[in-house]
Amino acid sequence: MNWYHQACPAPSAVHRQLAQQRQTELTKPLGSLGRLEEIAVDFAGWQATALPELSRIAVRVFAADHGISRRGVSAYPPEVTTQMIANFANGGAAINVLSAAQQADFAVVNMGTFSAAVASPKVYNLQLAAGSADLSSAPALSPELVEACLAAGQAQVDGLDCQLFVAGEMGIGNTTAAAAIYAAHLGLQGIDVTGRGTGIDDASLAKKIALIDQALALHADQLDSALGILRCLGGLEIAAICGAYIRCGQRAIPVLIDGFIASAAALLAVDINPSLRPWLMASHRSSEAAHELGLRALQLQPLLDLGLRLGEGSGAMVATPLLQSALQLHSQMATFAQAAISENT
Ligand SMILES: Cc1cc2ncn([C@H]3O[C@H](COP(=O)(O)O)[C@@H](O)[C@H]3O)c2cc1C
Ligand SMILES: O=C(O)c1cccnc1
Repeated sequence: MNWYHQACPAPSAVHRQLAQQRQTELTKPLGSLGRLEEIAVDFAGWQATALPELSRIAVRVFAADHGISRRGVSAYPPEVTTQMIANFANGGAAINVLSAAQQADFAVVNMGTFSAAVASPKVYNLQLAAGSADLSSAPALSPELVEACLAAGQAQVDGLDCQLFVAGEMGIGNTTAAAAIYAAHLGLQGIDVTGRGTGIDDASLAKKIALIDQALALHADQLDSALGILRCLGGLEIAAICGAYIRCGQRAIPVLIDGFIASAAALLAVDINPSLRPWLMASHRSSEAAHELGLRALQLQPLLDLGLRLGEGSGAMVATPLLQSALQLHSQMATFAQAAISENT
């Protein structure tokens, strides 16, 4: 048995029950805090305590280049992947701002880019390959590379001390890989899953759809397993996120899934290891239309719908203050007994 098949523990049913009971005792009409009540109960189960708290958040942005990015499927050139790694190292990206605001443990994991590595204490330069292969003409990754990427995600999570994990991604062309994964996993075609990513025009969109259909046809006999899909259609950062998510479940660390690409990794991670599912939450609904199909397959209800289409873990980090509000309400509100207020009759 591979490490990633080992079962994740179940969240504590006893502590979920205790938190549910406390929610009925707080000075508010029953159910009036809606999803915030459910979040508190979920964290109670995850942390195995009736009064959970959230202060230690870890963010890992997994970056990689994609062979398919040379085919004109993005509004930006592939060099932007490495340029953005430098921006992450210098603190200038959206995810830097949001991570700093939450005092999150932030780092970038360079899984493999076309250009030379950016040296920085904030960047782990793994460079397992010079990007992935063009998935429309060859398998994106070798079987050995898939294993190495899954293990790299695992190793990142093994080094963490946190109460919540956020994976971000950076890789020009990775909405093409992610869309192909949705199609293969859900049994759909290019037209059903393809969006404009960084903002491509109609001609590039048509080309992106055609290349995805070409990839689905080329690899058809390899797409009946999550590992086959990851190898043929994935990317180095997508495979690493997949491994990181599975390790989070195994270590009882809840995961806040970011947008469209991170959800592609989550779809495959749950397929590989179904016991991961209770450890997952989704931050937001991306403006990539097919994201909704992935969220539905994962049976996840996103917290926010703000028209976000950035990635990097940014949507997840916008949602974390909401989680903290839910937990503060849960632990700090007075009960009916404490406040001497009459209960529901
Ligand atoms: C400056 C810049 C910063 C980004 N940060 C995240 N992405 C996002 O856009 C890319 C995917 O879109 P596509 O498939 O169309 O290339 C990924 O890198 C994703 O993280 C960015 C893209 C750009 C250009
Ligand atoms: O939803 C996302 O995660 C997304 C969408 C477009 C480009 N990059 C990321």
